[in-house]
Amino acid sequence: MFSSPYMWYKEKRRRLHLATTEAAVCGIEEGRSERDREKREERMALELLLLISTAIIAVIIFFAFRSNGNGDGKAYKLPPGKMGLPLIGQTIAFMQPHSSASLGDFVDRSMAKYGKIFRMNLLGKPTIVSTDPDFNRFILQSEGRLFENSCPTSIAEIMGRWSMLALVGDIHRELRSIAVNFMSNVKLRTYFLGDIERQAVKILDSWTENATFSAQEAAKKFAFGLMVKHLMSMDESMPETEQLRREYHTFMKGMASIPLNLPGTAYRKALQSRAIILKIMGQKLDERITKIREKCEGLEEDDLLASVSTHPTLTREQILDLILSMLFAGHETSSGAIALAIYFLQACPKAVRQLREEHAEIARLKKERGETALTWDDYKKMEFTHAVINETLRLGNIVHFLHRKAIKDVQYKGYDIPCGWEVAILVTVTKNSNVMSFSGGPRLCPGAELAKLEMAVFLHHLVLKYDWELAERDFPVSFPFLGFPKGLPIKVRRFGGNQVA
Ligand code: HEM
Repeated sequence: MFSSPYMWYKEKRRRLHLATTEAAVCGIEEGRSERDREKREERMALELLLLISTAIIAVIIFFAFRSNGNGDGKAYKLPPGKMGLPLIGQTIAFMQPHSSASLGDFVDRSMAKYGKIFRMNLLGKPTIVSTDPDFNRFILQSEGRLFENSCPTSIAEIMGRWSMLALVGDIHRELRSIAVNFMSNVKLRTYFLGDIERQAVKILDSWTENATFSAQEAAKKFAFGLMVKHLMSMDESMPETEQLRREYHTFMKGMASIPLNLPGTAYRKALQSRAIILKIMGQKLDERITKIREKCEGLEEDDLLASVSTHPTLTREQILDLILSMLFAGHETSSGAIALAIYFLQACPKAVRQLREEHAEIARLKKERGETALTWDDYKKMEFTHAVINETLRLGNIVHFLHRKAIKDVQYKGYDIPCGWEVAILVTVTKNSNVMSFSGGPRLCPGAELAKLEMAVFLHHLVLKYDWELAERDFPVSFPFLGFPKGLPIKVRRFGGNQVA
């Protein structure tokens, strides 16, 4: 058949080539139709997805429209504004961090467009934003009658469902009376004052001259130390105090994050930290209960945990949530206020001089009387200091806004606030900010006097011991909590080598 082995080899290669080519062509054809099918399926899936998403969006818009207050047949005259995207609305724009001395771009723009009262969608809920001081006061005074406290679900989840900051009604009143009693004027004089001074001196004496350090951290350490001491008799010598501080730090990061309970998120970590914090507090509570049962001597009767551990109606869960909310409320705010005072004063040498004169005079008179520790009378004499504190609170805007909810249809200045709508009160805007920095009405901050006492005593020792300056430019920022992006780095110089303890 073949004239030579070479011809046989050539023919075999030709056939092989043909076969491969045919197979390849068929393969391509098959592959092509396979891909076409896949593409068709992809297209169908995409169309289906589009259809479902459109349906979902339509449902959301429908419900959002209904919840605008028009769905129940009533014709409300709502304040002007836009509801924005479904679910998130304008939350991101509203929550943008901004200088604490301002209201933020979003609110400024909305006010310019709509006036002092406008509507928006905040955290997925129809919300009236009030930047009207009279309306703000009216809302706060009407707590329980027309409006009531409304805590975002994510904050309530992290702070605990029994947190005072989230509660309303009888249980809130009961817990609040415990807080008010814990920080009564008598307790401030007899119990807090001495300790505040000891802790302030300790922190200030630890400052190293010419070194750069975070004034915000120092203020936090001071306020945290004070709170854990008075809430649970914990101090720095105890290993669990450091653990509590670490966990609290993670807890706070989660409070300020997007509330996504997914692995690795700051929110999930905060919930885990909350569990550890409650465990530590729970152990402290058990210690109190055992001591009370065994009628031990030396029971720290004045710490809050001991005084509530025998409460006839409070559950364990309620006690622990109370202690956690007190730690949060009493530590973040007053440390922010002290950091703000340090910040504002460094820019105003005249005020520092006047402060120093006031405190040097108090210290001189004490020396003459042979006294060392500050007394309540000394505190009352700090007139200029009180003006500095009030101005710091007015300018600093520690708490930017408060959440409330209308529990009845309310009319105000020709507008309707439908029952069930949220209200965001911007406490930052007010005619007399000193009152509004601590809120107003039945939920007025029960720690206001304690915070002022902490600030006054800290300032007394600060101005007598140090001059200070910013080591780097920094400024106070709002949202979600007040803070200095760089931690307020300062450098200190011992004032005239003079130490007044
Ligand atoms: C400069 C420091 C402080 C500022 C600016 C401040 C401000 C506020 C504000 C605006 C509220 C919200 C009230 C409302 O919802 O209407 C509040 C509540 C509260 N604050 Fe303060 N606070 C400060 C210090 C403290 C301190 C030192 C404590 C001590 C533990 C404390 C304990 C509380 C508690 C327990 C509540 C909840 C009151 C309630 O729900 O009835 N605060 N504070």
